[in-house]
Formats: sequence, C-alpha cells, structure tokens
Amino acid sequence: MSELIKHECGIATLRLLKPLSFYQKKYGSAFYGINKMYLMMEKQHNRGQDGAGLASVKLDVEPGNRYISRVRSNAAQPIQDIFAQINERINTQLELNPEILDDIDAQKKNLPYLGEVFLGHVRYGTFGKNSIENVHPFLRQNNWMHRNLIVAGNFNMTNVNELFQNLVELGQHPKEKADTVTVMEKIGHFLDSEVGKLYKKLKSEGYNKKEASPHIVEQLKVHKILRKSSKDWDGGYVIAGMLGHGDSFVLRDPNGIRPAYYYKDDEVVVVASERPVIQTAFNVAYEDVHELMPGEAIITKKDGSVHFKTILKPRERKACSFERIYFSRGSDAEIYKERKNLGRLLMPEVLKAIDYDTMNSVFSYIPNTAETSFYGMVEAAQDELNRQKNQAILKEKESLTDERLANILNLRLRTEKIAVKDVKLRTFITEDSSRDDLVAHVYDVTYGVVKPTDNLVVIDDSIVRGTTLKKSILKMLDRLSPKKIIIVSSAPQIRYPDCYGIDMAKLEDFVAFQAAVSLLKERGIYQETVDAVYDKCKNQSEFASQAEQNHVKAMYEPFTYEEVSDRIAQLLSDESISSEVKVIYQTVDKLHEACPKNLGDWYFTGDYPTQGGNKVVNKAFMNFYEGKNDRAY
Ligand SMILES: NC(=O)CC[C@H](N)C(=O)O
Repeated sequence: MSELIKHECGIATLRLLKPLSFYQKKYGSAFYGINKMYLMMEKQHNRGQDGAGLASVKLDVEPGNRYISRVRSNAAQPIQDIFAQINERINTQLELNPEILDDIDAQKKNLPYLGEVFLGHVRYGTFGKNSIENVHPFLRQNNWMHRNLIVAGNFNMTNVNELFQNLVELGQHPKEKADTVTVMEKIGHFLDSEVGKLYKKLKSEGYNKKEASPHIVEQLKVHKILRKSSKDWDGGYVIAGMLGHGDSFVLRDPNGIRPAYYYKDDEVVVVASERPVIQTAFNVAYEDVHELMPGEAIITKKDGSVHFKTILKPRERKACSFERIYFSRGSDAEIYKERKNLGRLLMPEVLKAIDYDTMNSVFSYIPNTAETSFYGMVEAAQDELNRQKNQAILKEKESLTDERLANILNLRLRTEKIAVKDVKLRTFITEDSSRDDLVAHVYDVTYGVVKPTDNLVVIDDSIVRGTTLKKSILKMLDRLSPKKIIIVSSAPQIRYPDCYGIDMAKLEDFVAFQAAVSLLKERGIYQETVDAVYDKCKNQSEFASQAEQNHVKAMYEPFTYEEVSDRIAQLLSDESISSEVKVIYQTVDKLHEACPKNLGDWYFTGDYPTQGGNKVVNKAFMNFYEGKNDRAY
C-alpha cells in the first residue's frame, strides 16, 4: 500500500510445558521463551508500530515473590525498546548476583520475565490514543493469584462505546477510554464471579480460603468465563489472555474475521496472528501450524493440558481478505500463491487497456507490498506474449528465416523497477499536515527506460485514499512522459469503512467514495441521494441495531464499477499530469477466486458480517453528512 493506513495488531502467546531447566539443557538457555517471543514479535512488526508490549507469568512462585512481569513501549521502535529494557533489567540483576548464573531456580526467583507463560503484542491503534496506557497487554491486578488477568488483542468492536457505557453504569470508572479496558473488564468481571462461585462451592465442601486456592486454579473453567464475556461483543477479534496462576487462552471471533494460528508439541504451545511467524520461530512445517477456528478458543491450563472449546457458535466464515491482499507477510506459502493470483487475474483487463500491445508496455509495481502480485501479473503477461509469438510463427511459417525466428523468440516482456521508495514514511509521520508535505518525496522514479510511445503499467496492492498516488507517484511517473499510465489495484475499490481492526473509519477519506460523490453531483442527483440516505440512516439508528441495513450502498448504485474507476482516475490526476491515466481495480469475484478462504469483503461490498457493521457504516455516513470529523465507532 503506498499510503499510511493503520491496521491490525499482532499477538503472540507462548506456554513452555517443561521446566526452564529443560530448555537450558536442550537449547542452551533458560531464556528460550523470551528469545522466541522476541522472534515472534519481530516477525510481526508489520502488524503494529504504534506500540509493543510483553507480559510473562511464572508458575508456582512462593508468596512474597513477583510472578507477573510486564513491559510496554510506544517509542519509535517499540519492539526493540521493550527487549532492550528486558535485557537491561536481566543483565543488571545478573551483575548484582553473579552466583545465580548457573542456578536456574535462583534465576527464576530473581530475574524478571523469566517465566513459563508469555503474551506479546504489537499495536496499531484503532481506538483511543497512542499513549502508553493504550499499549497492550493490559493488566488487572489482584492479591489472589488466580484473579490476575492480563489481556492483549487484535480486535475492534463495533459496539465499544456501549460496552464502555455498560462499565460506567456498573459504577466502574475506567481511567482511559480504551477498548481493551472494556474487553478486559468484561473478562475480569466473569473471572471474579466464577472464582466467587467456586470458592462458595469449595467452602461448602469444608475447605478454608487458603486450602481453596489451588482447587480454584484446578477447577476454573476458562471457557465458561469467555463464553459469558464475549456474549455482547460485536466485532472482529482475537483476544489473548493469561491468568496470574498460569492458565492462558486465545479466542477468535465467530466469523473468523481476525486471524490466529497455533502450534503445539510436548515442549510448547504457541499462538500467533500469522502462520509463517510460528514456522520460522520454531522451525516447523506449514502442515504443523493450524488455524484456530471461528468462535473457538485454545485454552492451556496451568497443568499444561490444552483444550479447544467452541465459545461462540461459528457464523458464516468471513476472514478478512485484506490480510491476504496486504497485511500479513507474503512469506506464507498460501498467501504468496494468492497474491500472485491476484496479479494474474487482473491481466485480461490490463491487456484490454494496453490494446494487447505488450511490446510497447513497461510493467512495474509499487514497492514493497505489490511485488508478489506483480510477479503474478507478469506471468500472465508472459503467457500473452508467448501466445503472440506462437501466432506470429504460425502465420509466417512459410517465409520464416532464421533471423526472423530469432527476432520473434527474443521478444521479451519489459519489466522494470520504476517507482523507488526513498523514505520509510510510516515509522515517523503521524500527523496529517506534515504527512502531506513529505508524501510527495517518498517515491522517486527510474529514468531512461520508458519511451513516449510506451504504456506504463504499475500495480499497487490497494488504493484507499489515493493520496500518495495523487501527490507523489503519479506526478513522478508522469515525468517519464509515457503514452498512458495504467494503475492497477490488486484489491477492489474500497468503498466502506472497516470496523473490525483496520483504521479506516471515515467515508470521505476513500477515493471511491469521493468518486461516487463527484458522479452524483455531475448527474445532478447528489442532494436528493444524500438526503435520502441520511434519513434512512437516522431513522434506523433510533431503532434496535437488529434491523440495521447498510444504506450507504445507495451512493454507488447508479454507477457501474468501471464508471467509479474512471472517475477515480480523474480525481487522482490533476491538470499537471499530461499522460492519459487509467485505473483498473480487481473485481470482488476475482478477489474471491484468488483468496478462496478469506471471503470477508465488507470494505468492498458493504456486506458486513455483523449487525454492528451496518450501524458503523450508517454512522460514518451521518458523520459525513453532518460534517463531523468523528470516527464511526
Ligand atoms: N489493530 C488492533 O487490533 C487494535 C486493537 C485495539 N482496538 C486498540 O486500539 O488498541
């Protein structure tokens, strides 16, 4: 993606099933767990750069000793920062107590983070500020070990304001308006009540408070707590947590919107947001890493037993297709193939746009994320070229000379690296006005390979706002004076906001929405259309969320897909651009063909898998209509 969109988060959990001494003997270090967490978080740095955090729990610690450690950072390089802090604290302790260097038990007692259960998180915020308090994991502390709760998640709830209000109505006073607090407090509430019930039962069986504790740990039914907590959640989520005594869990939403993968053997239980993260960190095969199913939780009890429980009845599977298009790392075997297919499937449209003139076309891509779909596109272009060669040979077969044949066979597809990314934009520019100014300089261009008679075909993975294209890339490409610039998007038109973990909350930000507005105005039906949509949104929002429909679809209804694409091309190219510009978007059908497992497509189609999604899109429209610069959740 050539522009900055905050999206996703990444989680990583690890449970060491053997004593620390085992890892020291086998792998040479009792810090095995911490090292693996570092790897898993680093391998997911693509999923969150606003902040990072890690928490660990030590099992069976004597009273008077700390058993939960947590570190969080919202510094510029947050993962590096937290591990530098961890390192620093461990090294200081080792320097102060050199006698514990070879004593694992003493190390566990004295060194922070050296536990058996870990929870890591990298954050791109979708709700609340980017303060350190909003960085996961969140901690709910208590003097009873089993009432301590640590939570982190990749999620966004559409009804977070209601959930927050519920807490306030309960008499609680959350310090921050953070969605993770609402999720954690829900789980915490039912954890407390579950513990209370168990204690009552144990008391009636004759146990006193102290004796009851270990039995509570044993009998605590985490799945019951999760079932009750998640009842009212409307959103996309993977919520991970640990309890102070050592139980841990990861729960995935019933539509499977957000991703979660796990691996387990007799040494470790691991969960992460992406499959190849686990493959590389633990050196295991693709087949050994499994997907957590929609509505399912993986629960690892303190005793090491692993349980899979259906927490919520699975609903229609709507795994986020953006994971495949852009978010997840392309090193996943399946995702790599899918991205190539995205490029390949666009080729018929591209060929039409260049009039099958592959010889006078240069093919390129926007670095770094569109590279894989580029390979797919090029393979398809190569097929076309081969077809043309065959045709020429057959046509000329009577008169063909050695030289002519060699000429035909030597025809090659012209693929070049045209756009060059100079600055890492996303790591340091957060505020809109300074971003605009810098955007123009983020891309540069390769001179000398494009002729004025050439078509220049450039693929990007998606076009959300189009700002970088407009302000930087198109202007740069135009300097090469090609006959025609064709911008190809491996994703369909983004028409509706996301509300399940990607920070795309405002309709008017989308270039597709701007195109619809512009077309409606041109046809003279703008005012009546927006008034009608607004009335419907307004009337519905007063009723129960059950009846909601996405009324914003009416904004696009009068136009064909291509009309919207053509208008986008116009909006992106101002009068300073002299080449002809065309924009080709993937169709939703072809997206599904390329990524058959991830059919979640609400940002393209407006078909939200949860009721709350319709509420959000209508609210986003009302904000747009009323001129409010608010987010819709
Ligand atoms: N991208 C995410 O998953 C964000 C998690 C959570 N909503 C936050 O803002 O912190």
